[in-house]
Amino acid sequence: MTSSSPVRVDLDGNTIKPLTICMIGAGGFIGSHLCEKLMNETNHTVLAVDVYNDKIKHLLEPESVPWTGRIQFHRLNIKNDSRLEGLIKCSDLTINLAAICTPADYNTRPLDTIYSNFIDALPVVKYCSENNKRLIHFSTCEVYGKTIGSYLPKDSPLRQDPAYYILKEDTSPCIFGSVEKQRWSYACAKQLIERLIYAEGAENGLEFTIVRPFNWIGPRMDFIPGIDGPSEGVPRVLACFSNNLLRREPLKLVDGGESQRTFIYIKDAIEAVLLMIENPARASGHIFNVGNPNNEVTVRQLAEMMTQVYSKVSGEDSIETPTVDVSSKEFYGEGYDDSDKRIPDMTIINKQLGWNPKTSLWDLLESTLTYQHRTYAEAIKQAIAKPAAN
Ligand SMILES: NC(=O)c1ccc[n+]([C@@H]2O[C@H](COP(=O)([O-])OP(=O)(O)OC[C@H]3O[C@@H](n4cnc5c(N)ncnc54)[C@H](O)[C@@H]3O)[C@@H](O)[C@H]2O)c1
Ligand SMILES: O=c1ccn([C@@H]2O[C@H](COP(=O)(O)OP(=O)(O)O[C@H]3OC[C@](O)(CO)[C@H]3O)[C@@H](O)[C@H]2O)c(=O)[nH]1
Repeated sequence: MTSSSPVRVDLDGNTIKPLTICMIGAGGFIGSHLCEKLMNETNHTVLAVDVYNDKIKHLLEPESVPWTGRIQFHRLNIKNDSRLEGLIKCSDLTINLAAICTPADYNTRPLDTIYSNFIDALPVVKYCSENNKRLIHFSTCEVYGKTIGSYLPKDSPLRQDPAYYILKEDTSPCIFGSVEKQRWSYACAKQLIERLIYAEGAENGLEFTIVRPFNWIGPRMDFIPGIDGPSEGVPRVLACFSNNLLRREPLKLVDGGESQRTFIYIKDAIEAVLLMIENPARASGHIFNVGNPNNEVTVRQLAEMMTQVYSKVSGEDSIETPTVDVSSKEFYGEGYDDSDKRIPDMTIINKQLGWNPKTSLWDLLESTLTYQHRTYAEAIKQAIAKPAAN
């Protein structure tokens, strides 16, 4: 579809008017996929705000693309730029994705993490509320923290009862570790901004939607250390394991790789966000889990599956010792802690938006690792060969 695309209708059959969307953090992983979707399939205009634009360059550069004029990049840091209010004022909707959201930062840069996820988001909420603009704010599944079940004895049969581990937006408690466990600086900051947004809705009528993503993964997630990011950087698990596979190194399993996650393909998740954008009457005032409850694995199982899939897409045999155990202190430093298990309850998003994820873990890893191999394998070979040549 292009700018001459057919009229779009919402879930209730009403015509959707083209919107101007101020998307903060548009240059990141989720932002880049959302921009792509909005350009390819809708007539909405995006004011893309970020400090970087590498991941959306393909949408900005060509002069002849059908969406020319519907996406503008504004390079600004929302910490200290007076242009932000003007951009929010001239938009119908603001989507805030900007954040420090990499676990390696939560316990090593807790101040930056808290500022980024709470303080820097405050003006965005304030400008939306004061100017009667709709806000879609990206929170996280980490606000649930640990499951109730994790506090039961290891052999308790109650651990098998979904009531003790399924995460529900309106009933599950938020269970964080002690303050010394600075891992929770991120979750705590995200929880407080959720509460502030909710209170702005209750007291001042702010029209809001809060999204809690459950491990969205796919192409363009984070960076490959030493190739398009710092050599010593620690990205999220998909990029860590991709980097190990590309370099033919063992995948590092933190604390035995026993934690469990549900992974969702970015393209499935973006469908849910588009439904929120285009169905304000159904999405406003709600907090939505967005994840795939059918794609649960332990991190060890994820490592095994990624090893098999990478072997298939690269045509290379896997190495003799595909995984190695590391302690969380060694890998992330003092103050790391972990969420034990994350399965989203889907009742609210099913009821309000009729949305369900589609892609299996194997399929999403196959398309993502095909992308990683095509994008990075040659650069890694050259980077590895260089020191030997010198
Ligand atoms: N990817 C996931 O699975 C996931 C899970 C839970 C929550 N989230 C939330 O979704 C949002 C987006 O996540 P992502 O995975 O795309 O992360 P990302 O790091 O790829 O994207 C965040 C973007 O925000 C930008 N940004 C940060 N601070 C900024 C500032 N002060 N001014 C301007 N731009 C700034 C960054 O440059 C980056 O491009 C975050 O709020 C994150 O907490 C994501
Ligand atoms: O090399 C590695 C890297 C990580 N692990 C372990 O994998 C689990 C998942 O890690 P990761 O994807 O990096 O992050 P989390 O799921 O813990 O947290 C994210 O979830 C959502 C979000 O809010 C934003 O993306 C973020 O906080 C974990 O158990 C690591 O210890 C590994 O074993 N080896």
